[in-house]
Amino acid sequence: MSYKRVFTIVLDSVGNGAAPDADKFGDVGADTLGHVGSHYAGKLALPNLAKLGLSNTRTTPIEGVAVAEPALGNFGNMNEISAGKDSMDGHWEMMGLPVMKPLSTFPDGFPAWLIEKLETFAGRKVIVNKPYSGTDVIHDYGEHQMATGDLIVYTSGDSVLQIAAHEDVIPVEELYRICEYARTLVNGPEVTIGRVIARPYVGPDKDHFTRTANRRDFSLAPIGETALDELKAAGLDVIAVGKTNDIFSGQGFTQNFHNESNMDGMDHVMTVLGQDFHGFCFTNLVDFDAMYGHRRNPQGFGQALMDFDQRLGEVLAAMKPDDLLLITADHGNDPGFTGSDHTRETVPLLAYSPSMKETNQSLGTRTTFSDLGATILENFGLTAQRGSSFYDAIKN
Ligand SMILES: O=P(O)(O)O[C@H]1O[C@H](CO)[C@@H](O)[C@H]1O
Ligand SMILES: [Mn+2]
Ligand SMILES: [Mn+2]
Repeated sequence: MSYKRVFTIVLDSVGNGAAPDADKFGDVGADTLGHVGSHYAGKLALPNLAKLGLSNTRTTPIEGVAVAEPALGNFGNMNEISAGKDSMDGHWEMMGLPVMKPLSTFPDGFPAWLIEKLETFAGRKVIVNKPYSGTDVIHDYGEHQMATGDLIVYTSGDSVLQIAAHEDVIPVEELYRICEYARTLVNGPEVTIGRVIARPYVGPDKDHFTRTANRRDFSLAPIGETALDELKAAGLDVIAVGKTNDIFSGQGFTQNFHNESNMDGMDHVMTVLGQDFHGFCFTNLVDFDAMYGHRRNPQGFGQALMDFDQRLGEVLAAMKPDDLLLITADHGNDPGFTGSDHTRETVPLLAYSPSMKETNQSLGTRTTFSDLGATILENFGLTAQRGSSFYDAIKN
């Protein structure tokens, strides 16, 4: 019998060691989970992830996370074939749509024509216009923005155009309108940017600015059909929790929950678990990435994993026999690595259901994230355009 409800939780940026092609990205030696384990001061306790086999996925276990003997579910890894190592590439590839052509990046800032158009539309001057850390940029330019109303535009190693705006100076709705306009300028063919991201923040001065949960991602619309579209067309429920909805421009979803934080996201997962539905719930928990990975903060990263693990215990207890849970990540963001960008990593894959026939099996290292979507489609009797399903190994 197939699973009635499939839950995928993407732990944003929780990589499991340098990918085979990490050299092409300057990421040899990156290992998000390994370095969180070795840099965390104190004891990293992840009992639920451990039970599912998190350390079983590795040749060297994560410090503090015992190898489960036996694991409650099935475990493995996945490699990415997309050209980039951003959230969009990762999630799209999971849903059968890898991004094979690199999207535009701007190590020297955005071109003058784009900036001019933005300034004209917004009636505001653009400042910064270069790669920057999002927390540093508001620290360094936020007070200037408060005094002038200028737009803080910045980027990173990813294909992103980010606009930071103090909520009292540029109201969130205005910021969203500017981002929507920016989106129309970067849909290709000349310039194709993965995401325009609104980055609102609040606070009285540079030492007290904090970014708010009003962040919004305006993604490129999927350039083809995804597994989500197929599921929806088949009449199934397709539920987004967190930024998955933004990442697919809402395409393929039938219901959507916006997350304020990882814990809020887990509240939503529990709400969805309490709903009677038939289909797929696709959750992203972004705090690991935004608050700790890019900030190179292994302590915070470890704490966030522990907080997640605790809530995972509630999920496991609430799951029904015909529920399937798949836990994975979309890329790495090693807090023990140089720089402040994502890292090209293999990602962990944990599959669990209370009714799984075979447990403690290795699912191996999948050659594309699309194997995840292929598995979900096969579960619902649908055919994948891409990826090889591991449904046979995990069916109930
Ligand atoms: O430094 P902040 O603003 O968190 O931005 C980071 O967040 C973006 C999306 O994950 C990345 O491309 C990186 O630029
Ligand atoms: Mn991500
Ligand atoms: Mn990120």
